[in-house]
Amino acid sequence: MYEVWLAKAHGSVFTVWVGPTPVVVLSGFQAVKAALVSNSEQFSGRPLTPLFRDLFGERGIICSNGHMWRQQRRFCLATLRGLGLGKLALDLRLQEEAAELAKAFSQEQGRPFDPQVLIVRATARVIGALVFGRHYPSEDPLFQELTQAINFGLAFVSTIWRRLYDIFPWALRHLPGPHQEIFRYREAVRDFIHQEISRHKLRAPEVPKDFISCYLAQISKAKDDPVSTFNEENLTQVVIDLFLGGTDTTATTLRWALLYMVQHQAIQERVHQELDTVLSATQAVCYEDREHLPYTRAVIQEVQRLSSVVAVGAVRQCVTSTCVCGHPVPKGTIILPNLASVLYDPKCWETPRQFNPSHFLDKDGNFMVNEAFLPFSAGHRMCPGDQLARMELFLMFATLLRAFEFQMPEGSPGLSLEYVFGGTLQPQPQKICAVPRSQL
Ligand code: HEM
Repeated sequence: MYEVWLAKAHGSVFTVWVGPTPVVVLSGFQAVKAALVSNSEQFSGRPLTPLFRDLFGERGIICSNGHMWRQQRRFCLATLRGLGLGKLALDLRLQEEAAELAKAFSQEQGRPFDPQVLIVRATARVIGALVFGRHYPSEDPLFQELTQAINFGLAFVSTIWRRLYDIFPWALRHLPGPHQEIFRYREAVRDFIHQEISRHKLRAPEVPKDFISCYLAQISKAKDDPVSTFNEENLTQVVIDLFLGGTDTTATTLRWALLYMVQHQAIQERVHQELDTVLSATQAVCYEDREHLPYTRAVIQEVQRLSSVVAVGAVRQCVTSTCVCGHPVPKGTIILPNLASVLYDPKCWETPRQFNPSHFLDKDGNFMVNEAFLPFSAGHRMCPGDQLARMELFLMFATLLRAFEFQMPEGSPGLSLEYVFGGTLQPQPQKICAVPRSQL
């Protein structure tokens, strides 16, 4: 809310000083679009704080720049597409994950429970299957350690220790404290990924069918290219980036979706009606079904808009001097394109602070695109996992809503829709009931 007040007082482009560093904040759809869409290349840099530099170097995708970033990102996008984004094979795999999640919910037998752990494990399994090419059971201790490390890392970002590290890196590097835990977790994650890489190398050559095997094939293909950035160090970091970018974001969105359904029973009922009318009773939901489910689709997008799980979004850096909305921005300037300010922009949404699926429906009830729907950001750095996230959210949400009615536990004082900041904007830990619809 503080940034909304600043935007009202100072306009859609203003500077905030973070210690000695100026950060240019862009607020509202027009300013963010002018930078990220109309000047995409100029605003494609990623500034690195001392913590991220020490943790990840300048490898992978999230924390790299220039040639390295371009090459890793392009390869990642092409490989995710090749592995089936939008295609039947991935659709089937995600349907299986959605069915497993629904089965875990049904074991609660309608009793109050907090779905957080089950949902995070499901989204981690999706990334695990794409990257490692195998289905890790949720109880696998190594896989559990991996998800725990990711969660710890994301939660650490919002602690005072992260800030202290970025201000006094030279001291904190040598002092004991909770910040040392994140480096221990990083080593555990790297060991886990190295084991997977070794396992892949031992396998007989075959058509690459997961991210690691595609990447290893690319390392061999590019071995004589002097400017190749394909190596095992980068592979390890890209895998970490996929888990960091793709687990918690999707899981948190799905948790908000269930809470909003509990809160808005009439909307939940309309989703149930649409699913019951359009889908046949025995068939699993597939991604193509979304074309015939405009209301369900609008509800999911509204969940993404209102929950705005990445909050203000990720910082960028200007790679060449440029202008935004008439303001000169010198090369090297740090930019914060405030994504929440776009998702709540009163000029773009009828009821910006209310849950209202009509934001994505025309007067005849058809699904409608809104340009200001930017939860995945925009431009050259836009989230490369957006397509996967859309598939996961649709298949998991529709599968769960088909099977359950989500309700508040009896005697509960009410839902809390206040968020807690743990890397993403997360719901408060709380219990809900998933009552099997067949028993209603
Ligand atoms: C609801 C789910 C998701 C949301 C809301 C989301 C949102 C975002 C946002 C806002 C960014 C920052 C872009 C910028 O710099 O402006 C980002 C980057 C990124 N996301 Fe996602 N994301 C989601 C799911 C995923 C998934 C499933 C994956 C992996 C398959 C993924 C991988 C990444 C990566 C690697 C980056 C860094 C891109 C770069 O720096 O070039 N994300 N995401």
